[in-house]
Amino acid sequence: MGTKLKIAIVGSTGYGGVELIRLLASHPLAEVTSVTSSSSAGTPISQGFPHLTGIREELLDDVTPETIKAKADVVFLATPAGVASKLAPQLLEVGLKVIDLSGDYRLKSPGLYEEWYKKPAADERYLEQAVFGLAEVYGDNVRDAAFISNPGCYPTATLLGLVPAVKEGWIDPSTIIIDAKSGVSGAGRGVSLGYHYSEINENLKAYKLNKHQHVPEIEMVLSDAAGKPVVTTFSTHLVPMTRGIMSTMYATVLGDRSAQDFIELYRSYYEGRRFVRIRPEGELPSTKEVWGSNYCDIGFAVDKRTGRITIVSVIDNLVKGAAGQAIQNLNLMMGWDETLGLQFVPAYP
Ligand SMILES: NC(=O)C1=CN([C@@H]2O[C@H](COP(=O)(O)OP(=O)(O)OC[C@H]3O[C@@H](n4cnc5c(N)ncnc54)[C@H](OP(=O)(O)O)[C@@H]3O)[C@@H](O)[C@H]2O)C=CC1
Ligand SMILES: CC(=O)N[C@@H](CCC(=O)OP(=O)(O)O)C(=O)O
Repeated sequence: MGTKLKIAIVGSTGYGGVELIRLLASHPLAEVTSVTSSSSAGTPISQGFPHLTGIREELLDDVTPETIKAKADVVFLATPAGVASKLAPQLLEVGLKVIDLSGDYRLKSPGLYEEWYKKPAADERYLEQAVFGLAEVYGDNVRDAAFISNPGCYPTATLLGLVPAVKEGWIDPSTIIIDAKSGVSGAGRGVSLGYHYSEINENLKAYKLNKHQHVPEIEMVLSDAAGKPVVTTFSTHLVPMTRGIMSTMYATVLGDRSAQDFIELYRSYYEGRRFVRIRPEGELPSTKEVWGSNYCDIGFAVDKRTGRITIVSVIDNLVKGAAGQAIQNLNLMMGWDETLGLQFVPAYP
């Protein structure tokens, strides 16, 4: 116990934070030593989360940099947009390493953040320091970083499904359309009318069309992969399930390429990366096949008639889309095997 890396979680009473608690409970080299709350410090975490009874009974700490520094080496921020922009610099200044799960440090342009998030951007000096941790694409940058910005849930599923084809010039980036669907836990634990059971159950809703805050994040990485500016159509939908994201992506294929060609390209791009599984020809993944796990599963269908490819990519939004990828980034940051503490099988059915 004593030699493990000490971890603090800010936002531990939210869905991302409590998922970090669940996953870190079985990490061989890291342990959670402080769970904090800005609204209920001094009460036991198991009070709000009875599933933690007998596992984590300690009282929630205040969100104070000095208190956190006294107990931990690394801090995960699982807080709403607009919190890390102020808090992360204070935590870095006291010598903590920081992994931020929010969108506050993903976009390097403050103007772009303010346009899409409608909030004041973080200080540019810290924006420059934060490494964008899309682990299978930018993992080399994460090694030895002190400050990581974890990607969004939708961008993770979407970009893992698009980057190899865009990078190789096998699809025309100007034709990409992304049709994405998420379970309700993607919206966090806070309650509002739009997430009420009777509004969600037996319903399928499109939302934030052409306004979603993940549009510039997706375009940032696609532009990097294409080597030129890329703009995309990205449509999001709420599905009556708790966990899971499916991104279905359409694009025009450049050259004469079959689904099998794409499968081989992706298997080669992700070679050695345990958390991306490329499905064999004719097999498309579903969200239940990655539920509760850190996997991203990807399948392909090429339509010779239209010249278009359909790419289907699925993740669990709380694991690969949030807490799992954040721990994968912790592993990379520490120079450990990226799979440590994440080697569990999806819960099925
Ligand atoms: N849910 C998901 O699938 C994903 C979420 N994310 C991102 O991760 C972050 C957390 O999301 P999620 O867990 O769903 O959100 P939740 O709303 O479930 O939880 C957020 C937590 O942040 C804490 N908080 C709120 N304000 C402050 C503050 N001023 N200072 C410190 N803590 C504060 C609250 O706890 P308390 O009141 O106890 O302090 C709250 O429980 C968000 O930025 C989200 O966009 C990213 C990928 C996927
Ligand atoms: C279902 C649902 O509402 N999902 C949220 C995902 C929010 C999120 O994860 O936001 P950041 O990655 O920007 O922090 C949404 O669409 O806004």
